[in-house]
Amino acid sequence: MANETNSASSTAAPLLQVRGLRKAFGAVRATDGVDLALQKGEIHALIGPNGAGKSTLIAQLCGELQPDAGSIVLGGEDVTALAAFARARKGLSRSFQITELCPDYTVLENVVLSLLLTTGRAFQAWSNPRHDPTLTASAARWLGEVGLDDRAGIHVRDLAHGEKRQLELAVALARSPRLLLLDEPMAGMGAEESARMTALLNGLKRRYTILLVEHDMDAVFALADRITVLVYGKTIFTGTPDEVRSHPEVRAAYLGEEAC
Ligand SMILES: Nc1ncnc2c1ncn2[C@@H]1O[C@H](COP(=O)(O)OP(=O)(O)OP(=O)(O)O)[C@@H](O)[C@H]1O
Repeated sequence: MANETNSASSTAAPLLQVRGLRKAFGAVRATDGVDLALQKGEIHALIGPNGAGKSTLIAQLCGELQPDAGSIVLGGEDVTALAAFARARKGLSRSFQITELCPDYTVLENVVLSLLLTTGRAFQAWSNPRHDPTLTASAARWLGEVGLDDRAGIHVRDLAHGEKRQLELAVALARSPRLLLLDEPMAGMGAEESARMTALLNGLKRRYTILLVEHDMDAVFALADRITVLVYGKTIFTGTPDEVRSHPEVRAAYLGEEAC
């Protein structure tokens, strides 16, 4: 299948430019020459069937996996050889790994911890973060952004699944990311929780640049400015939701008639 890019894509220098990214696991080419460009302020969804290479691509973008070949350029700087923590410092923030949350700390404390780690002050100040009014006020603002202001004092272990995901978003936002990698934010959610997360992400539109990997097609088509379709490790099409919906190869490869 041909690799295409629609004519609607901006001519401005992209915030993220991925070229020819490859990663093989033995004989499996998980990413097989992936090209991807994200414009500042867009929500760009990455979709594809199970095993298409989405998680492998995200892992390469955030530095958890070193690619076999290809390049990753963020804001004009080649970050391909940088370790994950160095990329995070440059504003590449991955979210939706529930393991990152501290279950025995409160909701507010988890965001305070994220702020401390971002500023490099963790070891000086973490002993009693409640007493730092600047940090707690800032953390409270991030909780407001994700609709968790009334849960600030609750321990994370007592949150519902959807609330944990909202908190993960607050933790990621507190790092002031230039590019937010959202890995299946709706995973494990019911319809109501998904709708709430979709509304939250919609509220971030234009203020953040987001790469969204998600199987929930209602959410993808509601949120994305552009969508890239990955099949067998290759990007087969990038376009607007309408263009993706009507693209015959995409329909055949992934969406199926019910999504179109
Ligand atoms: N660590 C690994 N070792 C061996 N094979 C792997 C490894 N990680 C991924 N793969 C293989 O690479 C291919 C791409 O997997 P990947 O998890 O990136 O796909 P995906 O699009 O994220 O799938 P899903 O939607 O099911 O999460 C699959 O064939 C998978 O089995």
